[in-house]
This record gives sequence, C-alpha cells and structure tokens, in this order.
Amino acid sequence: MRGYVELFRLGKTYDTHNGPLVIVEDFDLNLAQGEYVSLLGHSGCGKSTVLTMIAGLNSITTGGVVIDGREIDGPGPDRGVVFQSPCLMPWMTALDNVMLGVNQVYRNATKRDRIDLASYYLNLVGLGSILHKRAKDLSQGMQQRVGIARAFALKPKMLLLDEPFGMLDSLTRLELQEILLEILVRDKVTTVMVTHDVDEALFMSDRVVMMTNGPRARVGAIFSLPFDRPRQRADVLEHPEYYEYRRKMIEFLEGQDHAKIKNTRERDESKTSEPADLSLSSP
Ligand SMILES: Nc1ncnc2c1ncn2[C@@H]1O[C@H](COP(=O)(O)OP(=O)(O)OP(=O)(O)O)[C@@H](O)[C@H]1O
Repeated sequence: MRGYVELFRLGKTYDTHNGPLVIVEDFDLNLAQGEYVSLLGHSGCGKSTVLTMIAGLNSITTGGVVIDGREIDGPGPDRGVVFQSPCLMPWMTALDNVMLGVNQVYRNATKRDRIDLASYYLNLVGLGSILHKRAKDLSQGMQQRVGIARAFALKPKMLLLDEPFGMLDSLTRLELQEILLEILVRDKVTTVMVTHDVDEALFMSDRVVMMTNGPRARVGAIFSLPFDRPRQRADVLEHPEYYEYRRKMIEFLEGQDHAKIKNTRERDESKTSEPADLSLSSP
C-alpha cells in the first residue's frame, strides 16, 4: 500500500566515540492523509530520531521519507513541529511569535490577512484575549498553546509532535489534547506524535506504532484503534476494547524490557568470562 506519507527503510546511524551506532534501521511505515499515528517505545529507543528525520531536522542515513509524492530533503513549511517546550521569543507577544512563521510562509498575503490567520489559530487554542501579552509573561501551558497555534497557522500537510504535553500539569494536558484533536479533525492534518504515555496514545491516535528497543530499533507492532472520530474521552474510556488494547501495549513494552534485561545479562556474562578466557590462553 502506498501512503500519503511513506517512510521507507528509514535508518539513522550516529557517529559516537565508540564508532558508528545504528539507532534506527529499516523503519517502514505508511500513513493515510489525515491519519494520526503515535510512536510509543521505551526511553532512548529512537522515537525522536524518527520524528526529527521526518521533520528534516536530522539527516537521514538510509531510506527516505515521501510526503504527498515528494521525497523530503530538509525541513519545510509543509511540516509543523511541536516540541515539549515551544522555544518562543520571550520578549515578543503571543501574536508576534505566531506571525514570525506566517510572515515567512505567506509573504504575498496582506498584513491584515496574516494577522487574521495568526489570531484565528490563537483563538482556537484559547488565547484570543492575550494576543498582545509577551511570551515571557505566559504560563507554560499558555506558551505551549502558542506553539501549537504557530504550527497550525502555517497550514502544514503534516504535524509532528514530540511529547507535546510532557511538561504540562495533568488538567492542562487533558484540555490541550482535546483542543489539538478538534483542530486536527477540522484541518485534516496528517500527524505523527511521540509519546511515553499509553493512555495519551490510545485517546489521540488512529494507530499506535510500537517501537522495539534500540539499537537497530524498528516497528515492532502496530495497533489500529477502533474508536470513532470525532471522539469524546468518556466514550474512548468506556469502549469495550479500550483495556484490551491498553493491556496489549503494556505487554509489548514489558516484553521489550525482558529482552533488554536478557541482552544485558548475556553481555555482562560474556564480559565477565573474558578475563578467564584470556588467563587460560596466556602463556
Ligand atoms: N546526536 C547524537 N549522537 C549520538 N547518539 C545520539 C544522538 N542523538 C540521540 N542519540 C542516541 O540515540 C538514541 C535514541 O535517541 P532518541 O532521542 O531518538 O530516543 P527517544 O526514544 O526519543 O528517547 P526519549 O523517549 O527518552 O525521548 C539514544 O540512545 C540517544 O542517546
């Protein structure tokens, strides 16, 4: 199946002081237009590495990424990125922070139209009344809302989210998840989100991609979720299959844990046996 977004045999090798280290290898995934896919896996397995390669912010070692028929080569306005922390210009207002990107991408639009576009998305994320407040005076949750508005205002084909709610308190996190889903359904943006949170992945996604532990991480399992859209949190939580999917995902992660412990033990045993072998073979 060809997808609107295709990741084909995507791989990343970092140069380390111990030599090249293959973090991600043969990562294959197709996404339909408007689909929401989460990447779930243990810390350090390579989720952000995959996401930043799609964003064009991290060079691709092998394979490639095709979006809407074109292979990517670096970052572009067709992909909006939201990180855990939005990195706003602290001295600029919420509106001006969003305008920075809008001015770049919509150079030919009138100033009025550009302001309207930025204000529209700031309104959608609930910041209509503080457009002119400086970023440094906003709470972390408000700053993250500005980051989300900034990404949507460029009308990207794809949205790439790297633990976008990771630094927020739980109430703000739940509220922003819902706001984000509402805008995504409205704008039909194809989305990849990195998360550690099984419940967040279940609530937000159409499919959840489980990554194996690195090095040489790849797609380990894919869960296609049966929850309708638009979706309400209560309906998802009450869905008869919710806890079965949740259990299977946790089981997958625990399976990766056991594999890791087994590999580490085998490596340690072979390390401790080395001196004995050497002493046996020494003259
Ligand atoms: N520039 C780099 N050079 C060398 N190794 C790197 C580099 N960037 C990341 N790594 C290593 O690659 C591995 C994967 O990192 P990555 O941040 O993609 O994992 P992750 O699954 O997103 O982790 P987390 O869930 O903790 O954010 C880690 O072991 C990390 O130390």
